[in-house]
Amino acid sequence: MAVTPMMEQYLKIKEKYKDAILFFRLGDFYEMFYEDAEIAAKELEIALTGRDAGTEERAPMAGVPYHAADFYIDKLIKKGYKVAICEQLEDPAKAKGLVKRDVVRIYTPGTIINPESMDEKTNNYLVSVFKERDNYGICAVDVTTGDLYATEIKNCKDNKKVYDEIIKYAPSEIIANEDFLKNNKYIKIFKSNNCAVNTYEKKLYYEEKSKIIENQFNKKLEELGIKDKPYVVNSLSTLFCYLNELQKTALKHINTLLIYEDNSYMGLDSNAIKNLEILESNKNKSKKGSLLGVLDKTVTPMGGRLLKKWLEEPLLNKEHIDARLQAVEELFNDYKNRQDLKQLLNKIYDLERLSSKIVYQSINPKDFISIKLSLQNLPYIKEILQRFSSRLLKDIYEKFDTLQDIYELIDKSIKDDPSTQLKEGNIIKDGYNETVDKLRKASVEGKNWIANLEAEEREKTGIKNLRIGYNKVFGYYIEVTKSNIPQVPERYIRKQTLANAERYVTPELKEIEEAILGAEEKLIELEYQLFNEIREKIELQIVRIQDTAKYIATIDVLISFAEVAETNRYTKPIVDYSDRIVIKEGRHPVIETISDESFVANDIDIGPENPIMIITGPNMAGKSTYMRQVALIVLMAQIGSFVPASYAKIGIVDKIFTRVGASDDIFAGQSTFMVEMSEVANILKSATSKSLIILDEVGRGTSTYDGMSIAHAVIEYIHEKIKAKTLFATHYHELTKLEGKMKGVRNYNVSVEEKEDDIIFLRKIVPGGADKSYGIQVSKLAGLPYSIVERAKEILKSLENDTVIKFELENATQQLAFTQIDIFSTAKDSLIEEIANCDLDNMTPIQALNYLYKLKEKAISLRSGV
Ligand SMILES: Nc1ncnc2c1ncn2[C@@H]1O[C@H](COP(=O)(O)OP(=O)(O)OP(=O)(O)O)[C@@H](O)[C@H]1O
Repeated sequence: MAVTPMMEQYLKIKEKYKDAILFFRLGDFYEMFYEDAEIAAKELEIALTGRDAGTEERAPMAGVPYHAADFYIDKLIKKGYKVAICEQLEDPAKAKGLVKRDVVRIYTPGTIINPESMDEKTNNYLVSVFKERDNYGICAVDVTTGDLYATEIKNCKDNKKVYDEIIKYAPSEIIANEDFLKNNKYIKIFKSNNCAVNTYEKKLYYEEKSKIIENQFNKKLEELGIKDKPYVVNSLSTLFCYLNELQKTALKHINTLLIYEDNSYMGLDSNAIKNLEILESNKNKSKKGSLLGVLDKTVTPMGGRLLKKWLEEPLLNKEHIDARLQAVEELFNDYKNRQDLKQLLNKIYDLERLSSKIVYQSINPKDFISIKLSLQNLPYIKEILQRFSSRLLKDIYEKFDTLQDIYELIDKSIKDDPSTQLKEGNIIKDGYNETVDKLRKASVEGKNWIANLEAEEREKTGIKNLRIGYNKVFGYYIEVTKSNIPQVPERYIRKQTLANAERYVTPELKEIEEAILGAEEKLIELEYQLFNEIREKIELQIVRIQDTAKYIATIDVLISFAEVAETNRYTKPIVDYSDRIVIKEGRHPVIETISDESFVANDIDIGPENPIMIITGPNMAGKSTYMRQVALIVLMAQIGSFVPASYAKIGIVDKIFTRVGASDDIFAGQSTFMVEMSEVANILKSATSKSLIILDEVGRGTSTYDGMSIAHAVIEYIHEKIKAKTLFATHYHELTKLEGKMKGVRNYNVSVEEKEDDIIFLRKIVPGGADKSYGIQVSKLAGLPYSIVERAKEILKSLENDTVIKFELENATQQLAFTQIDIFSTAKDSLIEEIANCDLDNMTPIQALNYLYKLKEKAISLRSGV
């Protein structure tokens, strides 16, 4: 096959962008070379149009229509591919020879900027990591909103800490230096979370790197607060190099760098975020059933994204927390103004993403109308804000820029219902530009002339059904049906013969046509040019729009807190630095909204003299719920939300740690027990006396005595060395003996009532250890066959004097019951049958005990599908 000049051009460009799928613009189509097209077709499970496939010239290509391209590009990026967009750089009509083409932009998962394809309340972060020895610079940017954060972690031997810092952003793409990627077991987890991870390094001098950053912000490193942060400088300059390489344009909307330290916010690692179900429920991985789901009543996408950020970054400073709480209180008490504000916010579009579209030049005239409709509400918002007196709302009022100059510019220049396409005209309002008005008039008048001419020609020729039409090939023509041809005058020039008619032109018609089409062409060109001028004018004001968007987001979240507080009967917490947590009638914010039974509120009072609570009680009693609710109430207070309690005084907590249940076995080859122990080790290493630790059944993953000893030692260590506030739920009743031995340890249990053979969960936390674990009763509830329950009771009785065996037996029965719940649901018939047919009656207590253990093991292996 002959290689045409265009193919040659294609191959040259493709050579430069080998790792990307190249979308090569050819008129109204984007063409893909067959290898790319095959990948695309496979990934998207579609047959590409295969336009012109088979003709010699374009045989190896397949194309997608220009207007549908976004759809394909989005899908490919989300699958982790890079897509390079190659445009025609000159007008094909005016080009001499082959049209100049080049790649104008590259999309990757972290740089996707088509906001329509994204969840509006979710950010899309690209993270850049730089590692040198044990030091890390991490920065994260969302190019769709311009948000940029950076931090430095020094002398860190623990990859988990770096992982936690990055995963917080749920990035869609990570770029990092070789050093970071080498032997890093967490990369696998990032990848499994649909995140593209790639090496990207720039060998530049430090001065050059500094310059890149200074140029971007137009500020010195000192002013940016990163003069003494070399690792941030490294990761940030790499990030900008990467973005410039991809976007090939300055990213003017990335204006603010938010630097934070290890101790800027409450420490919440990935385990805590997951175990406390802060952003999504563990059951169905959705927002519903999570704290975010309960608190999110925001009405703007910007508010939704900010709320998420606040949840991940609870505050540590009393003054800042109080500022939010007071604002929420004021909004809570002022229903009328809150509702009015909310109604106005409801009309505001995603100003952050629209701003990015301005910078990326992907904004269309309709988007400007969205901006205008948003800005139109700002003066009213400001007016309502004036009525509030809390510090934060007052501060927002004072700084709130209503952007009326931008509103006016759009209002006078852009039509209210413009076309979405830039090259179709119908953008600029009448009266904005004299030439536009004139051209428009000429084009309208031209159409009148045509109508007049038609009437005139009918009259002159006497052909009643003569008509003037238009098509793209011949332009305007006069059409006469076959029967009237004899009446056609000589001056008509025949252009086309149809089955029933002939088409003609006249010099006069051609003259009018030129005037109309010339005006239309000029008009479209001028409207396009004016549109770009308006865009450029607004682009200069992007920082102001972004600032206003941030205030709107803040107001939205505060209103959301006030509304949820009202609906769910929350109270304003008191925060201080007392190190004490006192909660009266606290509730679990999520379970109270989804549970069928009415929620039983519980108290807590822990502080420096009594920091450790050992909580016992049967399975299903409510231990985990109680511990989580304490952590969630503390977290809610520190993000500035009211809390589900009748009273709460929260001594500000620096970090929350959780070790709950069997966590996901994230690394193949690590047992549940290994994961559990490494998590505990990490907690003991990082917690301070200001931390809150939630430990749920630590030690459960190994044999009873080992587990109990580990649990005992852990409590001892926290008590003596860390002195952190700790809630420790356990089935090891032996641990309750620690209360007398260690000053700061108190026993509590979740009370139950025994009624003959059954137990009733009272869900109330009361002082003292549980006297027994009611494993047998719970197993009955769970559906363990009657004969086993009865026999277990007998064995228990005969073992009454042997406390160790009694304890073991309880434990085994109980754990079996626990697994049983899942087994039934997964209908493992064989095991159920075995349980039903087992003959415990003829076993000695020890045999029975062993048998129960074996059953448990089998059940567990069935449950985990081993
Ligand atoms: N205070 C409460 N009021 C009402 N219902 C509650 C309360 N606490 C817990 N529950 C209900 O009981 C269920 C079990 O609670 P939870 O998981 O906390 O028990 P647990 O004691 O930790 O059990 P296990 O030891 O088996 O893990 C919860 O899912 C919830 O529906």
